[in-house]
Amino acid sequence: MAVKEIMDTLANQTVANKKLSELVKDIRLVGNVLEVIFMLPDRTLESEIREKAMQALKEVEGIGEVRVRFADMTPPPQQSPAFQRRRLPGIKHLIVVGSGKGGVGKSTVAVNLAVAFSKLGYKVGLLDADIYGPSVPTMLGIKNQKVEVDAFQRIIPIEKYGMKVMSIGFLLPSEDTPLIWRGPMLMKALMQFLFDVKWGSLDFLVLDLPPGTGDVQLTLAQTVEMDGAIVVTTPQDVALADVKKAVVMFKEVGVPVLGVIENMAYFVCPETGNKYYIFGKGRVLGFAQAYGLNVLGSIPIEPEVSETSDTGVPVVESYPESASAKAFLNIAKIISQELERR
Ligand SMILES: Nc1ncnc2c1ncn2[C@@H]1O[C@H](COP(=O)(O)OP(=O)(O)OP(=O)(O)O)[C@@H](O)[C@H]1O
Repeated sequence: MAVKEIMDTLANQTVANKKLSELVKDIRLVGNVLEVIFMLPDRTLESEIREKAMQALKEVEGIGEVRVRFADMTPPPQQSPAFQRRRLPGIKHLIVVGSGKGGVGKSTVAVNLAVAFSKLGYKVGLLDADIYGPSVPTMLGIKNQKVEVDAFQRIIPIEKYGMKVMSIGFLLPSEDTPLIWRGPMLMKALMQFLFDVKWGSLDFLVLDLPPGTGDVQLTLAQTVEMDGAIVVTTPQDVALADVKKAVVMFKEVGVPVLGVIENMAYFVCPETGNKYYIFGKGRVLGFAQAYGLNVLGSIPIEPEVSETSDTGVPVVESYPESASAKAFLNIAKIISQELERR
């Protein structure tokens, strides 16, 4: 189908006295998947534009799937002088990995993505900002390590799998020591992890956030300039309900959401090779489409993923031929291409 046909179809639809064709910023067609990016004059019109466009365009012959996205035209939230966002010096791309719910595999994704970036030849740092449940040291097999400071009192990160790694776990006397700090102390520690660690120059710094939409996420987003957020979810309704909140939070604080990663998407029976969508099929895609987001990839449930998290050799490193490792590498490529394009 021709672009003219698409534009004519959109010209027949109006929202707030404007033809939809006048709001089109970009059109991309890959195979039979059509992606239309609209300028959004007013946030309250988002769902009306999406519904009308999707309804009309799916009638056009040759289009298999319609994705509607919006160019973010809203100015970043007003920042008080106390919350001026700072860019981390020497860091090309700072990306955060978040989730709405706990236990959906956020840390697993953060760790494997970081290793995947490193395998692609990038200089990578990984900051475990999940201060109440730091699992990065275990997942990388460095849980008994302690960090040292240099002559200028700058923390020297631990090096593993070619990455620089920092976690609150390196400061606790033992794995079983709970962190009994109040909010302001926590935030001070996190700021130190960002600004007083000798990260050097990095292509990617990956931040594993705590789950949910709490103080840590908000304060970080208000203090540090972030280049993109990735939201991890499983296909269950309970996880999807909360992931919406995470997406809305990132949008509200002006952090671009790079996309959603579907974890525990399916299981392949080793005996028969049959694929089972244990937590449901297509739900994450449906959610992403409704919010104008990309699904960056789907990670299967694989025993190797959890086994290697426990043994400290992430699946991308230990089983590079597994479906999950390949999915992580592919997602890392997609993200790097997207960020390099900007
Ligand atoms: N695709 C997968 N296949 C098999 N096991 C997985 C997969 N993803 C995660 N797991 C396992 O699920 C458990 C939870 O994962 P993880 O700790 O990464 O979740 P989280 O969202 O970071 O949790 P928290 O909210 O506690 O920070 C771990 O044991 C991990 O090994």
